[in-house]
Amino acid sequence: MGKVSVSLAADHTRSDARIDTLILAAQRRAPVILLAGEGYALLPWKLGCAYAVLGWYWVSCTWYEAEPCADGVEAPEGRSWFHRLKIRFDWINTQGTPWWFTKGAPLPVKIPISQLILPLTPPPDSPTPSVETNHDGEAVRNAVWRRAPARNIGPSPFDDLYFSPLEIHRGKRYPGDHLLANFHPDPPPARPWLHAGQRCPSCLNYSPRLYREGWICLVAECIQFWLLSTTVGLIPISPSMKLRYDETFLRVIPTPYDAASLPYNIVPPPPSSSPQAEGTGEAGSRSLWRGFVCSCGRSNCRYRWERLSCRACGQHSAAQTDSDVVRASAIQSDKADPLGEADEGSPDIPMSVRRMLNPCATVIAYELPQAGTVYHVMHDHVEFADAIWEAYQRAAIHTSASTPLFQRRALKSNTIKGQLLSQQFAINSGASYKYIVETLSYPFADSPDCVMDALMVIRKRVAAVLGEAVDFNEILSVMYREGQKMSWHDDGEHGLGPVVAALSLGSPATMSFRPKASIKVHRGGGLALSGGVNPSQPASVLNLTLSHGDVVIMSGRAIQYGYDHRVIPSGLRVAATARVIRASPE
Ligand SMILES: O=C(O)CCC(=O)C(=O)O
Ligand SMILES: [Fe+2]
Repeated sequence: MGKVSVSLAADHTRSDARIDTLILAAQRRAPVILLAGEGYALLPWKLGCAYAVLGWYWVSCTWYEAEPCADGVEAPEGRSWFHRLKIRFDWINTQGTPWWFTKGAPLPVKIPISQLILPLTPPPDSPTPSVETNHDGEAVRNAVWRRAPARNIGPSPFDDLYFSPLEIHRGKRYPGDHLLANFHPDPPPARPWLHAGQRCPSCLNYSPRLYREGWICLVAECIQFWLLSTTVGLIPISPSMKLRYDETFLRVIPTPYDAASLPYNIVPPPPSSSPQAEGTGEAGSRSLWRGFVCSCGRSNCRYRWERLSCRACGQHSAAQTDSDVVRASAIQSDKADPLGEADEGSPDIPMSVRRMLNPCATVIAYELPQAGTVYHVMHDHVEFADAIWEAYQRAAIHTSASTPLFQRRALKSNTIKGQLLSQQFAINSGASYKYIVETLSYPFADSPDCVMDALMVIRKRVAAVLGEAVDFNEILSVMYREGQKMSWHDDGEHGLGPVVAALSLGSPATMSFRPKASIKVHRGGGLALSGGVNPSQPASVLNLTLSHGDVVIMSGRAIQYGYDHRVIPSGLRVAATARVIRASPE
């Protein structure tokens, strides 16, 4: 019921996976998660970020309305309007009071507070819905398909009629409401607007009463579709007419049993005031980067590494302490056999192996066709890395309260409304690296020692492997917590030098390379983030397992133009990536 600001270019039909999923969710009473985007008209306060997760809802009603075709848009044959699917979502009562509900805030509709949360007694054999947390539209649709049909839909045509008016017109006739009790030993919750509905004198189908202005036939094939039934007869609904939902339609209805058992709770537990208790000593934990609702009532992203901080009211929790530092001895150290990776191989990528003596390391060189060479340096001994690893964590913990070092930064390439943060916590040092995230840059002299130590290691290894010194003037330090990753991207940037090199610390990670879908002429403009689920994207051609202390060197500017890379860590991890960036004349 938020503002509709986009007009249709075609009918909403079930051939669209998103529409089909929502109708399936209605028929199967699959719980769905709703997000509120920045600028959502009905939120009582400004969100301040791209979106917030509102909670679990069930689809209590779907119907179609007529939307006039906008100027210049090709209309369907024989009519001048499109069919727009409308959906009513109801809060699932088992979640208690919605976290976003602010006492005293004006509600868009007049609902007595006593009705907001209705008691619910689940039946003894509550089914467990299987809904997957997958962003892929098809996968979500399949998950909803696999869900057993809602139990109390049964053989009655009632729910067909109620859920999707467009689909009921198949020559069937439906019994009146008074017969429903016989069909439902366990009847669905009362939907008052349904009882205020009526049968259409033209098509004989029943449509619920949605609008105060009058009853409307919602059967799209009917000649009376979307005409307002008034005491003076049927009148067209002009685009400028503001229809208001009927009070009965806005009444809260209890959650049916089928929708009430949720796959998992999505509302994070309230943050603890003690960070140690919060993370139970696991500095890498997923719980340490999820959003939270401050005691002031506002939702927040976790943007700082070391503490919770509310952007609305300024309150923050105590910072982590040295006891939260994960020692090098505690990280997974069962290093893979350096040559195992090469043996398993990437059949299309020629590679060669050599030993380095000072320090002792195995170096595998992979030739990316027409692009350059990726060197994977695996040290025999990694004590040098242990100190840098622990120092990074201490630097992140003992940061300034006002300008925290390691933060999740605003993504530049974000195309959605509102601010979206990168997953990882990062700082940039030296020349500014503006490609991936808006990272403010610290001069080398003001950067923590760990950053300069990492840079020194990288410079030495690059000189040893390539036989020439590279004068890196920029280093991006990225800290990953459990579940964070860096999706497909390239490092291409105005003035980028041919060599990019990174030191890995902490948990192992998989770094993959894949050719770009089409090798484009590099415009040097905004970042071409090519991540996401796209079956037309080529598969990765090279996968490296980066362990604690490993160094990766990408040598050849064309690697950034011809290939994307991605890094998926297995847990708490730090990566320091050094580049040469010359000022561009922009
Ligand atoms: O995490 C890593 O090892 C590399 C990160 C990366 O690709 C980047 O900073 O551009
Ligand atoms: Fe990168």
